[in-house]
Amino acid sequence: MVTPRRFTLTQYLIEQRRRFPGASGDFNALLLDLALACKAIARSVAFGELGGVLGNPAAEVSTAVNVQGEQQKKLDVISNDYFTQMTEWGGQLAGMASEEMDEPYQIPATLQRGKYLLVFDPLDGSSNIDVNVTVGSIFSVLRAPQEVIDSGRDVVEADFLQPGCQQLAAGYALYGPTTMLILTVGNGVAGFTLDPNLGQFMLTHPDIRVPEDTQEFAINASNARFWEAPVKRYVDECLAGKTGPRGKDFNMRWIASMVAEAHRILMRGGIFMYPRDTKDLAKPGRLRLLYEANPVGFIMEQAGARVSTGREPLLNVQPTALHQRIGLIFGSKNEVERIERYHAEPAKAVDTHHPLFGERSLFREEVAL
Ligand SMILES: O=P(O)(O)OC[C@H]1O[C@](O)(COP(=O)(O)O)[C@@H](O)[C@@H]1O
Ligand SMILES: [Mg+2]
Ligand SMILES: [Mg+2]
Repeated sequence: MVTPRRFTLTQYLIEQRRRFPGASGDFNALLLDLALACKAIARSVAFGELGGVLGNPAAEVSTAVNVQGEQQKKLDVISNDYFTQMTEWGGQLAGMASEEMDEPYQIPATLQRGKYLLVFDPLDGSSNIDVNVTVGSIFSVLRAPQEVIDSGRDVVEADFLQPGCQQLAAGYALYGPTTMLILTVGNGVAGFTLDPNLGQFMLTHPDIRVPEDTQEFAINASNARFWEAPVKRYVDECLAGKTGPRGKDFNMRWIASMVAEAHRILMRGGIFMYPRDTKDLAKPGRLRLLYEANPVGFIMEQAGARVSTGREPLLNVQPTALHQRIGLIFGSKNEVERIERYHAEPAKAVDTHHPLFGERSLFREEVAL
């Protein structure tokens, strides 16, 4: 019996590169360095740095607070260091930006600078670390402006402010029961599983497609009182199940690791919402556009899913700041389109007699919309 051929990540990238006969190999080299960073982070997440980080809540918190005002976990900082250290030396990058760094990261002048920009969330869902729930890393590769490439100058915030449709590659690693790497280079989505014996990401999910329909949604329901009317309406209808306007029951999930929710949706469909809300008017959403929403959005679209702010396709949004937040809705196409339709329709008064919004309701509606 012949064992079926299994491709490594390297072999997959060589195959993809055949589409671009003039390619220098820089792009693939960068993606392999990123994969190496993810392997190193997987090890740190699994075992704890020097065995001392996990299972010891005091050790998990660093003293620093990031630009988002969030307390950094030690593993946030360690993961950020892996990303910068594994990718800065190869000569492919003009600069980087990360959730954990206030300003763009400069490739040291002693090293060669290249033509790509890297943006990343080194550890997504890090509030889950101390309870041993799946976390991940998210990254996006953009082309640096030509003038940056030609001059080799330091990068500035404006260089990174490119809409998601201009991404060249996006991926995430998932540190779950197995470590996986999900990648798009603009030609569909492929999933790789880390073989711990070989230390290699092996191609296990060659062409991931998200089903167009679903009966599963994910949203943080504790924010219900801050949601806008179209989102309230959608969730209301899902919860009403068979007896409601949708005529079918829905299931709900919330992990609080966007990367883990994205993975579930890639594997079996579903819809994820962290919509714009009124919780904090200075923050028009929870998730960060450049290094959370856009890369996951690119992956989703390449897998046939739909990605939106509710009001417009997410990948068309012109960023205005490095750490900008955005309302994000993605997943099974027909459900996302439905929510977009709800946003486009004139505002409807919420039915306060509905069990969800009534006096003794699950989500009490206090503001007439
Ligand atoms: O606590 P909440 O509101 O459920 O937030 C969960 C969201 O926050 C995030 O964890 C933010 O990511 P970070 O851990 O990188 O800050 C998302 O992955 C997730 O969807
Ligand atoms: Mg995150
Ligand atoms: Mg993070």
